[in-house]
Amino acid sequence: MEVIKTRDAVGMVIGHDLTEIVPGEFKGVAFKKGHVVRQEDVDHLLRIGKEHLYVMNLKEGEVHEDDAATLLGKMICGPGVHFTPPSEGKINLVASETGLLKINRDLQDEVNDLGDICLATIHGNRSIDEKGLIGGCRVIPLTVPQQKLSEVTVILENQEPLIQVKPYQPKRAAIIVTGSEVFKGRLEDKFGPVVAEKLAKYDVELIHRQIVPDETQCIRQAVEDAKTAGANLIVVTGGMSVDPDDKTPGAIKQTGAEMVAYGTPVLPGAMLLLAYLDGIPVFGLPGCVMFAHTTAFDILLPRVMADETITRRDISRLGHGGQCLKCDTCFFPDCHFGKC
Ligand SMILES: Nc1nc2c(c(=O)[nH]1)N[C@H]1C(S)=C(S)[C@@H](COP(=O)(O)OP(=O)(O)OC[C@H]3O[C@@H](n4cnc5c(N)ncnc54)[C@H](O)[C@@H]3O)O[C@H]1N2
Ligand code: MOO
Repeated sequence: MEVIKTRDAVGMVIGHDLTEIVPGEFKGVAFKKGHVVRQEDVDHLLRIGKEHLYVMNLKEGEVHEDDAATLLGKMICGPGVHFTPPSEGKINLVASETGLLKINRDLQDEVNDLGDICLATIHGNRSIDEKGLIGGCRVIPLTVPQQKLSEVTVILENQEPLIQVKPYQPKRAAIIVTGSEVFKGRLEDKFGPVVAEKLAKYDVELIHRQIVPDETQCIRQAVEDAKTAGANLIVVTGGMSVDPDDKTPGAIKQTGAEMVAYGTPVLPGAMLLLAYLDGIPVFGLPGCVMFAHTTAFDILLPRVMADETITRRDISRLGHGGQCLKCDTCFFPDCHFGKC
């Protein structure tokens, strides 16, 4: 790029987008990169404070910011993610479909460690809607050496995509409500409907629904029946704490399910259980899921719906960001809760 006085730039090619801001009225591109300056543009350019301009004169091995952003977008975006055409040197990273947003934090850090590259995103491991903004990417200077982009290629080579959106999978679900007070009709079931409503946000067919008393054998049998009926997601509610009538964790264990966690470092949701019964995820949901707006269940459900296998470490990592602030208006997942 070469710096030239605006009055002398007529006929030359502007090297980058020029922004104009009129307070309260307009912020946008007044002159696009590549525009050939005309005599009648000179006053306008001076009015937006441009007495000098960068005009295009790229050296060998240098990449213009727009082209660099486009090349970075191609390298960063995995399945389910696309990027917008560069504007003022920046691309937006956007979800192409609804699903679970995955961002490889280590790779993102490595790319940002290179310097001269800005790759800013929201947090991963959350649900994102189609067309949702994931982040933005640009190079900091007007041009970067091609070498810088080659270094990104090396970092991302043979790796999982840096950013991807995993689609949710259709599921056949079972809801098993425990509680002798509900089974015996002393109390109307308020838990089942809460769970059904949360599942209804996904492509879920409810194939098995049952209310059982606080008896280990009954709960265990219900879980096994749900599996036999073809459920590939089983949710058991209530009976998760430490009272003598709380039988759910023991009953789920007795089915032979592999325990991932009974107890999570998340509030609310400390007493949630997650296990796999022959690969089928089984949740044990504590009472808080019935009355709190957002809990550990809302954090883990999108990952289960995208068929991720949750490990003990995945659960442990939820501790950092695991305290819900119970805001008057809940903006989850657009908050720190459940992000790491
Ligand atoms: N000593 C301790 N007590 C509790 C602890 C603890 O660590 N130590 N943890 C608390 C936390 S945290 C939670 S969460 C709850 C967990 O409760 P449970 O999952 O055991 O829930 P229940 O005892 O079954 O029921 C609690 C409450 O909700 C009513 N309920 C339950 N199911 C239904 C339903 N389907 N429809 C309507 N109402 C329902 C139930 O009657 C109880 O009133 O434990 C804390 N305690
Ligand atoms: O499992 Mo309980 O939140 O911590 O409400």
